[in-house]
Amino acid sequence: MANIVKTILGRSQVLLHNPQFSSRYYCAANKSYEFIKAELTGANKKVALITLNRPKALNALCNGLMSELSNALDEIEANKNVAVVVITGSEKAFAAGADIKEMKDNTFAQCFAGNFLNNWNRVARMQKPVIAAVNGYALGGGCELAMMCDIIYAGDKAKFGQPEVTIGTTPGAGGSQRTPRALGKSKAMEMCLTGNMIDAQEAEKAGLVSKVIPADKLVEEAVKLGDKIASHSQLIVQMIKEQVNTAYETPLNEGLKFERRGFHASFGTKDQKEGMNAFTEKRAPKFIDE
Ligand SMILES: CCC/C=C/C(=O)SCCNC(=O)CCNC(=O)[C@H](O)C(C)(C)COP(=O)([O-])OP(=O)([O-])OC[C@H]1O[C@@H](n2cnc3c(N)ncnc32)[C@H](O)[C@@H]1OP(=O)([O-])[O-]
Repeated sequence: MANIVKTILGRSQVLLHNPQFSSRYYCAANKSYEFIKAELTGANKKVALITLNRPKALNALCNGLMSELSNALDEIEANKNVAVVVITGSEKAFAAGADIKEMKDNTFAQCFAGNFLNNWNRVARMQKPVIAAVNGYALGGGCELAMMCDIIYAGDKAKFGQPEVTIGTTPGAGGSQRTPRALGKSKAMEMCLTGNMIDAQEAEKAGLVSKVIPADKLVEEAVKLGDKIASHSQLIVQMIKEQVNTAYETPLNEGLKFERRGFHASFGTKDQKEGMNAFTEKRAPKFIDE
């Protein structure tokens, strides 16, 4: 009989672990996770930690893994008890890219008709904040997946790269678009045109990652960051995430207008009243995400 070992996603969505299947994780919807692990963690169990779990292939992002990740994120998005997501891999690899062995014989017609990569941007579409905790290799699709997240923390041995050019293809999940925004044109061009990797320290200096942390403390620190974000009003947090993302999509004056409207709208929330009253009453706020 399956034992409940970790609670994820609250109420009806309880993550079960069946000892008969050592690396398989189950949730109540009977979805089996073969390529990822998911658990609720953090001080108040408001942080969903997703671990990419294909160690023999350095977490190469096969279709099965990406589809499990997308399903798990759908559940997390719908669960009011979860405030923040942390995505991590192993100490050796966050993810060494899309699965080359799986896709190598694809034809253009198959890619086009099957809308290959259609579900890859689920991470970028999350309303809840997503933190990437990157140890080891984040290459190709792995680097792209990290860049879809809102904040990247890197272990001190992490390496980032877009090596698609070395295997006769191009970035396909944002590598050529997000690296220039994150690193500037020259460094992005160098990475994408040579396939050379940059290390964690260089990535931090260039602004791709916000903090470099000793590898064995990385996930703990990312979860602490998640806890800090989860301590605020989730309604307001998600509005701010939308505002910051708007900076990438619009000219400055449009972005500023969007931000101003968000600020105005915050005065229609109970959490704004609570936050400002708590400040004047010199007490900690109790947010209700409304
Ligand atoms: C999505 C949009 C577009 C994106 C495109 C891409 O991402 S293109 C991809 C861009 N990424 C790249 O081009 C990076 C490709 N990877 C590498 O260059 C090297 O693996 C390494 C430098 C990361 C580590 O070297 P190392 O000597 O420490 O380790 P090792 O090499 O011995 O690997 C261990 C096992 O993992 C396997 N495996 C690893 N990666 C993949 C993969 N992507 N796929 C499948 N399998 C992969 C590897 O075959 C081996 O399995 P085996 O043979 O034992 O059954």
